[in-house]
Amino acid sequence: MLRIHEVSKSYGGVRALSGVSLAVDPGEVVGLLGPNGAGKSTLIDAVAGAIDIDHGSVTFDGGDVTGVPAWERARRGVGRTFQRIRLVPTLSVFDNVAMPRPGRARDLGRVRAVLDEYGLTRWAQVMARDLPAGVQRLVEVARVLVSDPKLVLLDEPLAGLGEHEIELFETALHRMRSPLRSIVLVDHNAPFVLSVVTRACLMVQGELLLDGTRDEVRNSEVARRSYLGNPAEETAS
Ligand SMILES: Nc1ncnc2c1ncn2[C@@H]1O[C@H](COP(=O)(O)OP(=O)(O)OP(=O)(O)O)[C@@H](O)[C@H]1O
Repeated sequence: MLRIHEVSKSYGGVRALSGVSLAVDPGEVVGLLGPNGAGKSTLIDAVAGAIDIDHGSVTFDGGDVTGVPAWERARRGVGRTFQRIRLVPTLSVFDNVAMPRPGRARDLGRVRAVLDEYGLTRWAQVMARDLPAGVQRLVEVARVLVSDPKLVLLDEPLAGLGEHEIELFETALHRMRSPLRSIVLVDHNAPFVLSVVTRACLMVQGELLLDGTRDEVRNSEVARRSYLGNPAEETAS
């Protein structure tokens, strides 16, 4: 579904991505972990077409999309959410989800179905700015899923959510899983990420250092040292 090959991106002197390669198959949920500034959001931007990369290529659904604009990637089936929620605050939940997309006919029946599926029907007429943070996140997810994307990129979806809201998000994540869809999840809540993904990657300073099963990442020395911490040491100190 997605093949990132040797992608590099620098901002001035900062090397945000350094020869990153990653392939994601249909049905996979891949977690991207790493400390602040590791390059996770930059990688999401590179796949969504929000930035131009310096080197490398991105292939999606069998076609090379390097250099293809973001709206065209979205039309072909790349959906994403943003670190900062981007709803129109003065529009209702329904209207936010029903917002027209390039190259797609508005299908209000589909909007209703998605709102229903994600437990948002009772919020449909509420203005986005009046929603709790957790519901805003779900609306963002619904807005992405209404066009039935083949690839969903979730950039820090748990930021600012409470425990109950995280549970709601987890339910939504299970719903959006499908054998035909790939999901890439970036978040700092490593225990959550490692509990829901089928595979996890660790990025540090623009490089992808690890790509493995959840247990491989949990038990890896490099992950503990650079990001996850060592529970034994923490308990001892
Ligand atoms: N638009 C930009 N202009 C300049 N530097 C940038 C820009 N975007 C990202 N960077 C830099 O690139 C590096 C990678 O940033 P990125 O946001 O991708 O990391 P991240 O892993 O998503 O971090 P976080 O977990 O804090 O969101 C950082 O050093 C960041 O300061």
